[in-house]
Amino acid sequence: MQENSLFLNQYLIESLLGSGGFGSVYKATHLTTQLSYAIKVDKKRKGNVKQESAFLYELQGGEGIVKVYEAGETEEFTYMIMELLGPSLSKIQKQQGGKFSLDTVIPILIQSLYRLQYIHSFGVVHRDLKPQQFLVGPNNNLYLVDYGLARKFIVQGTHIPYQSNCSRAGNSTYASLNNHIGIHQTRRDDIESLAYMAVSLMNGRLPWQQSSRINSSVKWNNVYKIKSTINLYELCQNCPSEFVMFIQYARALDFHEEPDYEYLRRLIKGIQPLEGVPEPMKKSESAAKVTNSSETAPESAKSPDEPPKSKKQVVIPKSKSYMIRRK
Ligand SMILES: Nc1ncnc2c1ncn2[C@@H]1O[C@H](COP(=O)(O)OP(=O)(O)OP(=O)(O)O)[C@@H](O)[C@H]1O
Repeated sequence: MQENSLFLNQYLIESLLGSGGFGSVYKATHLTTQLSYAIKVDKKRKGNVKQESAFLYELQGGEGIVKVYEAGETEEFTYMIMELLGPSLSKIQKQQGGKFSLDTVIPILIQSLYRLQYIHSFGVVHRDLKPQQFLVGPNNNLYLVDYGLARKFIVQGTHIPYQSNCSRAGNSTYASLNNHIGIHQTRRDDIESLAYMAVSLMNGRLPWQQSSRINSSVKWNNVYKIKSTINLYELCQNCPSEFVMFIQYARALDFHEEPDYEYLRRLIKGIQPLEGVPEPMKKSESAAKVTNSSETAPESAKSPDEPPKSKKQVVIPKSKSYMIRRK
């Protein structure tokens, strides 16, 4: 769509907010009300935006779920008119020199776990988590967007059966190991992707990150080689040891298993400040401030303070030198 063109005779297209594999998102103003909106269009009419709006209609009303006002089709596009949100974590991260402090990452992870718990409670897995999909919205809340690759893992009340030989979906950088090897994605894969996101928010990048934008099979294979063999302490350098536990926990989840979101939130909340982060730098990140609120959690999230299932408990060797903490 062209800037300054009219969409549906009602919305003035102002600028492109972002585009990706499934569509383009524009900032637009409604001519009568002068209110701003985000409009996602799927030019090729592959049906992704239509499917995404169906997922979003189901998820409406949840904290951190973008409001959808209208979805439909024109001769050229399938479209969805949404609430206009702020910048993505990846954009803020770039603006701030490429890395977030622990003070910023902790509330991001806690809120992200609530988002995943919420969408999973509707039987939906996102399957394409990355910092670009988390947008800052009203009250500094984190919104999880882009359900173009989302799928149901509960169908007619039953968890889908284990399935291998599936095509890989999402992005190779944050993909779970099981996604790499073609196992159908379920809740555990979103959790593993979030764990890799935690490391990349802290360190600015992941060791297997490739500059090529092409999502080729060679790229997926190269990423897998590193991801599946790297020592987790090496991967989580400069991060708290809890990040290692987070990844280990995610990788140990079973195909059908419901993640213990509350255990993960407690793990993250329990992180002590890392040594050597200057206070002024932390304060300068206020633009990326995401509230660490005990926002409304779904009932199922409010589980008692039970320990994680014992088989999942991970013992981290205490001698690792980079587990630096403020005394
Ligand atoms: N409601 C919104 N308000 C403001 N910006 C938005 C909104 N929705 C999406 N965007 C912006 O547009 C970008 C692309 O949106 P989205 O991820 O939904 O499209 P996509 O084509 O599926 O992208 P990709 O293929 O990269 O995942 C987002 O990263 C974000 O910057």
